Amino acid sequence: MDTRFNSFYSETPHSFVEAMNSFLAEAGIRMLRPSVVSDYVYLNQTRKFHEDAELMRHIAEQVIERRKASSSSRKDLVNAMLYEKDPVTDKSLPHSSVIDNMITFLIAGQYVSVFQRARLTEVGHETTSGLLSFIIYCLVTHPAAMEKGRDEVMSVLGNGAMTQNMASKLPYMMGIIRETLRLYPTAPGFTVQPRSTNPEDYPIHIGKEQYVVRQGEAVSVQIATVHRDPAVYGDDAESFRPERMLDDEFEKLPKNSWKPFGNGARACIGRALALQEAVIMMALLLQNFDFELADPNYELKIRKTITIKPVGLQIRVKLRDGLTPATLQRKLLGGKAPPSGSGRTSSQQTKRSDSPLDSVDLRKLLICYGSNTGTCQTLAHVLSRDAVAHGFDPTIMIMDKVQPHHITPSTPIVIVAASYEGQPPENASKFIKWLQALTESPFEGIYHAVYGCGNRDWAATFQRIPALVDDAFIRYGSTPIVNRAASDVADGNVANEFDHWADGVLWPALKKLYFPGVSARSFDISRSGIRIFQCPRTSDILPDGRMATIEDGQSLTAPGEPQKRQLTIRLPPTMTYRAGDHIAIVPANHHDTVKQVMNRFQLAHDTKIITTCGEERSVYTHLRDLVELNHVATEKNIRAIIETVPNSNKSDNSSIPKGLSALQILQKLPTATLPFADYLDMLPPMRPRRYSISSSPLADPTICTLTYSVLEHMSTLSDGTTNVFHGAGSTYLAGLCRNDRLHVSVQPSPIAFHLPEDPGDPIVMVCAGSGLAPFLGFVHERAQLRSSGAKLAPALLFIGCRHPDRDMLYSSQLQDLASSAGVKLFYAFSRAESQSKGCEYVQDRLKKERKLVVDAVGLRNGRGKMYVCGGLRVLEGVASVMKQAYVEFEGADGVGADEWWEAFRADGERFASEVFD
Ligand SMILES: Cc1cc2nc3c(=O)[nH]c(=O)nc-3n(C[C@H](O)[C@H](O)[C@H](O)COP(=O)(O)O)c2cc1C
Repeated sequence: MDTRFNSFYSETPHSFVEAMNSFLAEAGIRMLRPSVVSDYVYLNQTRKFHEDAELMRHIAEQVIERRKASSSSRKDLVNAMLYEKDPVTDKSLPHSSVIDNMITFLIAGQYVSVFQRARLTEVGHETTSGLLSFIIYCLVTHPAAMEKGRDEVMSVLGNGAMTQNMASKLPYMMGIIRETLRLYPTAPGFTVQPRSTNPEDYPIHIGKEQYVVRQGEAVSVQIATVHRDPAVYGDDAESFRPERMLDDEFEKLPKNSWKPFGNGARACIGRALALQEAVIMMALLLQNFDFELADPNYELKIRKTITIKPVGLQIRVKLRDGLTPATLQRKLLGGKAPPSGSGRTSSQQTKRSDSPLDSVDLRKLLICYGSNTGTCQTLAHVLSRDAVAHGFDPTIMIMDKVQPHHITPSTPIVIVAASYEGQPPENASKFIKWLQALTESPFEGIYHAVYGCGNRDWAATFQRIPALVDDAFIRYGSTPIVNRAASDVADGNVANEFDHWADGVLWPALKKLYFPGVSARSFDISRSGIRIFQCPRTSDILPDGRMATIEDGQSLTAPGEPQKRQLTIRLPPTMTYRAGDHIAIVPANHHDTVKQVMNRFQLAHDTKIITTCGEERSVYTHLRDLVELNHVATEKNIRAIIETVPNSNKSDNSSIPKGLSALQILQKLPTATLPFADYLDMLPPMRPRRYSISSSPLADPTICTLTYSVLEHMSTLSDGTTNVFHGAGSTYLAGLCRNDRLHVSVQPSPIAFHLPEDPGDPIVMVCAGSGLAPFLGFVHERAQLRSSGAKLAPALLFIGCRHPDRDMLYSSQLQDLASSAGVKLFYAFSRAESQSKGCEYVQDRLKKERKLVVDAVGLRNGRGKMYVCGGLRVLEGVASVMKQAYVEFEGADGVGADEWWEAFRADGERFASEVFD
């Protein structure tokens, strides 16, 4: 029509649109009043009604005049109305008809784009736009239908542009549209009147003689009611189910049961156009955008004038995987949207054929980790989650699963690994053996990077495994992408150090290597669209987990004390263990923590999410089972949260205490508006927890017990209120009752952390709190061995706790067991020192009894073995006592004692420790 109303670009609507809105509203109301009342009572409304009609007519006149003046020969509707002649009558349309039709088309054609404005946009405007609003409402509240629709769109369109014949290849999309029109017909009614002017034909009886229509009377048909007739649509007539509107089913519907476009000769002339418009629009929207309700608790309200539309419906819209406004624009214009100027050859490129990221060429990246307690695993997942945003398609693996054919020149490899007493983590031992046995150079042309996590307390073997991996890769031909990085976890800053390394060193180096000349923005991908972490299920988290049954759970401490508990588990058949081994379980976040998240983001209990794997899942289940809600927020996370606080100093995060989870920070910053999807991106996947077994299979091989501390403490919010922090693993175990099921797997502890092969070797065990667990298993085992006649060397067990009456685990029961096991017990009570020979901590008691200890263990030439289990301070205390004893009993100096201690510690035969904090 050569006329734009610019609804997209202006804040206030065009005067035509304003007139149309108020005209239609009044028209809807006038239908319900007798015309005399409108004309003689509602004078102001009537005057405005006519003024609005006049304004629309005037604008239509202007459009026509402009067209006539342009002498355009375009083949369009306006020219057809102006210049074409009826082939039968050879007459043109009278001017008044042209204007009337013009107004009709202008009204039908007006709709406000939902999607090109800001993130939050109120949707709704006249029939087609009203329909689009209802479709989107139906889809966001029925995610499975949305995904089905999207799958269909992606299979037909892929990432390409929409072409002419594609609309007919989207039957499910058509089903969605028909079903939406059934439930929410945007023109919700029409009126019919008998045509006969002969009074004898009246009254007419309709509806099985139920209703009488007299001459001059009209019948108003409420289409929404007709469309929800259970006699036609069944008991679920009120539900949104696009399947019932697929072509075959749709054809079978009784005549007149679906009439969203009106009736008879005057039915909507634009029906086909409207349906085609809706299919194309929805296909493009689903192809390129994700939608969610801005308010997950929104309840549909409908405003009814002459048409219906949703009221207050706000939709949050995000570009889908990998798209930026620029790439989307290029795509909509019919082109592909790759990063320009990458300079890569096609043979170097990899694409994800099944993903909308086709528009960005991704290069494969192998990320592998060796990890016992999850630190390196989490870091590897962080890398993997961020990879796509940097142009890489990540595969994540434990090191022992890596096969030689995975390491290829086309796939750079990043390794994140830990060391344990100088040895590899359990899931990396085969890989390390393979590396050590290499003789030729299989890594020619490979690019690799190594990130090591270690603890300087193991000074002699600090970073031994990461260093070994890096050396082997270089020796056998690989080129380091960057120098090996090494974090000392004792500094407590590993997550931030890793972020700095990844963002500041690794990704830039990879970019330089693989995408030289590509602007960083080419891969500036909204991370929330790539929720790789959403896929793992329990079976992925603990692949060898098997179903066990809880026999019993009980508290071991007095009320008010930090709780320690025992859990008795009946193992699945054929699952075996050794005293000293661990049990791994998959925890669940505490209900209160999940609730805190849902409250912070105002999510209702039954809110659903769709994972990138296409799985529909309750948000509650996702938060409880699959992500680490207590994960300590990194500096990067904190910055992202602060960014969303209005009027905040974006670069200042000094007011946020260290060590808080993203949830705790969000609770302290109530005005932060972090989107829920971005919050999810901050959470690493749930990882298994390991607990020391506190029983011996010699007592009963089908049963094992865990003795553990329940991690719970208070945290204070910005408004001064407090809430309780719940450790995921221990509070999950504490909630288990008899006959509950859980998946478990036995994780062997390092060889050194078992009883000596020779029962004649003396042992000394030192622990604090629930560090008693593995030693309890040893005491049980010794008791069994002894009762079956074995000769056992002496054993000393040093135990630190608070008070004999409050947290002395197993107290008299342990005394009895220890005496039948030939184990001497020594306690240190930090809150009742007088009852432990004045010793406050377990290392103090060790010092007091050092003569006995030295006799049992032997120093320079002994064959006794020492075990420590507890916090780092216990280990440090033991080291100090033993070095002093060495000086005292061996006549050495400090340096000699240090050297002896390092050698003693590194000797897998004489010393073993399990340290947790
Ligand atoms: C019993 C034990 C032995 C350890 N031995 C070493 C070691 O020899 N060298 C080292 O650098 N770090 C050592 N560490 C520190 C771990 O490598 C470090 O905590 C690492 O972050 C663990 O990673 P993970 O959680 O992924 O298993 C040891 C830690 C423990 C608990």
